[in-house]
Amino acid sequence: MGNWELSDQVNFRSKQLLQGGKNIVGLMAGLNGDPILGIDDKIEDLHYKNNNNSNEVQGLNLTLARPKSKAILRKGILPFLLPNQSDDISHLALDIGGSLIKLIYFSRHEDQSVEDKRKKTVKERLGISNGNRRSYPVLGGRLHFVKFETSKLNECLDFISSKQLHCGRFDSHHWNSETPANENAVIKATGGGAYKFADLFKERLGVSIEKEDEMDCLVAGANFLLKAIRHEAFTHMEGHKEFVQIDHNDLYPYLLVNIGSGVSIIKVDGDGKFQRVSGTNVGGGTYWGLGRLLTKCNSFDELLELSQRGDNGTIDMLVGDIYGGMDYSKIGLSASTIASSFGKAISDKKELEDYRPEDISLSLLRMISYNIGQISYLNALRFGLKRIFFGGFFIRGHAYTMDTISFAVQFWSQGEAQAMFLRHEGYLGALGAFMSYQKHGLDDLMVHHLVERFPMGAPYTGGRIHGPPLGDLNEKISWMEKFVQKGTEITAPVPMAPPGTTGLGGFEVPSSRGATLRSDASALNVGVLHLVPTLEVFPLLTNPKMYEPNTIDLSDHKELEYWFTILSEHLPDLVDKAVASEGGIDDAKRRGDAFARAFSAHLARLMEEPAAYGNLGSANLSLYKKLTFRCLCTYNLLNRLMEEPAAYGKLGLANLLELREECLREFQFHDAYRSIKQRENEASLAVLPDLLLELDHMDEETRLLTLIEGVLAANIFDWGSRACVDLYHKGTIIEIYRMSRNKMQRPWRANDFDIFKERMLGSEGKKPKPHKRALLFVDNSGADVVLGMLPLARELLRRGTEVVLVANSLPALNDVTAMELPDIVAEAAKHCDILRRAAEAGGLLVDAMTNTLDGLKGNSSSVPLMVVENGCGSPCIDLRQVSSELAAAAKNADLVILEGMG
Ligand SMILES: Nc1ncnc2c1ncn2[C@@H]1O[C@H](COP(=O)(O)OP(=O)(O)O)[C@@H](O)[C@H]1O
Ligand SMILES: CC(C)(COP(=O)(O)O)[C@@H](O)C(=O)NCCC(=O)O
Ligand SMILES: [Mn+2]
Repeated sequence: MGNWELSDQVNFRSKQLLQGGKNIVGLMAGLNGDPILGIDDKIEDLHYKNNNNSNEVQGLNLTLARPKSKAILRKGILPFLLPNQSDDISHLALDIGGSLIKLIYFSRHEDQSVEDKRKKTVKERLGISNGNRRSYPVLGGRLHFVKFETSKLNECLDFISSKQLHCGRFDSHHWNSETPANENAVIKATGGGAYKFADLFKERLGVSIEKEDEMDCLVAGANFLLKAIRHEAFTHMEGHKEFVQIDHNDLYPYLLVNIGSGVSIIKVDGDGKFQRVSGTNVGGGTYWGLGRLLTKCNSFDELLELSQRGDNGTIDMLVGDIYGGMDYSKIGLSASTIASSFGKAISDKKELEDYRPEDISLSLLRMISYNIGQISYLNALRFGLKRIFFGGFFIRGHAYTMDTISFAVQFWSQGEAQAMFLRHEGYLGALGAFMSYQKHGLDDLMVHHLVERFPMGAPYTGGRIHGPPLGDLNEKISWMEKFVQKGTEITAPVPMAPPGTTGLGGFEVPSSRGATLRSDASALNVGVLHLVPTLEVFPLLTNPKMYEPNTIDLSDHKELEYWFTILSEHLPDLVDKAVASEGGIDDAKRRGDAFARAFSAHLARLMEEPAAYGNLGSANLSLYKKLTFRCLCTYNLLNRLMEEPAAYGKLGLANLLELREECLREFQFHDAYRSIKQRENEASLAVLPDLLLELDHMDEETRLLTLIEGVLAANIFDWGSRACVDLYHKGTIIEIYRMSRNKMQRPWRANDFDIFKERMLGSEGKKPKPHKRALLFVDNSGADVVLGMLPLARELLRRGTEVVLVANSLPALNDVTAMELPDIVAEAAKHCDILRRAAEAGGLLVDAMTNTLDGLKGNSSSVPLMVVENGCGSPCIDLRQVSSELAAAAKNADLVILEGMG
């Protein structure tokens, strides 16, 4: 037990920091960024030292439940981690516009990767220079996107304050949450409000606003998004959304049209190279302001919702109204084209009350969207630009708005120019402000460093803030419980009906199949962005640009139906397993319930509008076998989906499966299949010696074929697979395995065994050189890895090939993880000299085998067997985003064996 007293020189930046009181769970860092106390440190006692004549606290006494020698206390200003923060939140930037405040903040995960001795040895063997995080300019963590109405600035300030977002900081060189904030803390902000509200920020939060130019920020944000986020941009024509893959080398020049309160039109020629070429005062503020006056609506969303039931023909003067129902075809105008917005109101003897608010809203929306589209086109024409990207929250992911703008651009340019929209539409300025903290940090990030995730609340709120921020797990669960009713609301379909065009120059009114607008459609297009600077593109991909991890397109309704049914049906079973994995206690049941609600909400939301989740690619065939689950029906939802046109873009199963794993993790189910995996590993390890004996009695050629058949056979041991579960009732693992192996007779669908055999064994008496290094991607636990892949690894090792076993970083279904694998190998090595020597040479046995290894140390002539993590936490691997360890290991590999993992 140690007892320290901090120096009197310790300062506290904000009185709010003290509110943590005894509940403070950790002090993160000292002056030099050295950790002082971790969140795991138990505070036995704490009290503040006050200056007699002021309330200002000057120091504190701490008693910690750990030895003094472990900690160094330094003088410094200590950023606190309050109990309601689950993360160490490090930074924040704002865009305070005429209508909305956009806030982006970064939270850093505690680094959970355990650098044990084993992992270090493997890294050394692979020649990875201590994969040091500090060599990356940006720390891993998450970017969150939040918005508030500017008129409710106080809510925003409360949010910042409750999450203590203004405490972490960048220093001049590093993005470093461990650097203490100083008394002159600054927040980067852009937009007019950065000027208007600077004093208020100083007063309320004690921070200064560092102003960043709005246009600079818009451009920086747009460039970043277009380069770093996969499928950021999409087209939207006649109700059909399609993601566009932007070629980074062919991005400039383009026209950026930001539709906020007003509209800025910017020609972008490169990073930081741009010119604001035009603008218009008829923008989002105009629609919302004028719309409110004319319809008495209380919110923007209400106004937009009204438009969906509107018929603008009652107010707008159409060409047909002027031409007696006829087209004016000579100049290309159909009778239904709007000749004059609101034009009918001049001749009618009607007052405002005589018009339906629905019609007024639609008329206004069309007038403004069309006008902006037209001005944008004219500017594109002026500078010969073909691509126009639209941003700003006026768009709000609203199908009809986008269709109208697209139509205008298409119509006036006669198809020459194209309107594109951005998923993070409203956050361009805020992102730019965020990036301005450090010019060589965020903007160096590339697509493969970013992983997009949709947190549990997304289907309900679309990422909007309702009430105080959710802090701990318990709050999350309560929130799920509270919102369970809301869950039914989200199944209401979003009106996405394509407006039919009527020949030249006009639309019909949007058909109104749904009456309500989802709480916030646009925000759901924005997940939380995980920054993972250690991820890399797998270096052996021949053509990363062409690589597509998903193999089946779910826009095929049959596929879609199949997968949604499977996932919904499996949910109760998964919850049972998850709860059991945590000992079945009440707390686990409650979490299980909340997980089920959250994931069902995601499923329901996805079925409504798959494209809401951005690009979800397509599904994966190998998962058919993986997910043959029990029945429970969600046909009502499916039926609705079947009714909707395939206008929602693509939907991918791999991403959906990952979302499910993430959702489990969110409710702290870190490994639902833990005990199942253990049981199967043990059962398989028990029969491994028999199998190895059998193999060793075969001649080389038979053995090689048997090994490959064995890999195929063992891959059926796949949890969740109905067939697999049934099999378990029919015999022991080794019996099932042998039986399955016998069924794996050639010819196979892909049947290149002879080529492989020749490469391995040679022909006409010539012995080929063994492979230098083989990467073996392993799948599942139990028989799959132990009876399938390990014997194959052993065969390669026997031939003098280095073997790297590649496994998942995080648990997903019953997939073995890189953390679990060394123990399995160690156990297997007890029965096999080849594996033992190789595992020892590879540094895998450092602590697992110390007893059995006595006397066997130091056989340096063995080729090593190693384990690396793949960087993935999903049942399907995406080779565009793998761990840096795997990327390093791949560089010397001349054989890659992929088994399972999609
Ligand atoms: N919830 C909302 N409240 C107010 N306006 C909204 C909302 N959602 C979308 N909008 C539209 O977005 C516009 C603001 O867009 P934004 O890009 O944030 O501009 P600004 O920077 O001027 O605030 C509003 O004028 C309105 O047309
Ligand atoms: C003044 C502004 C840059 C402010 O940005 P906003 O808050 O609208 O996002 C913008 O409203 C604008 O470009 N207005 C159009 C002014 C014009 O060029 O006519
Ligand atoms: Mn703005």
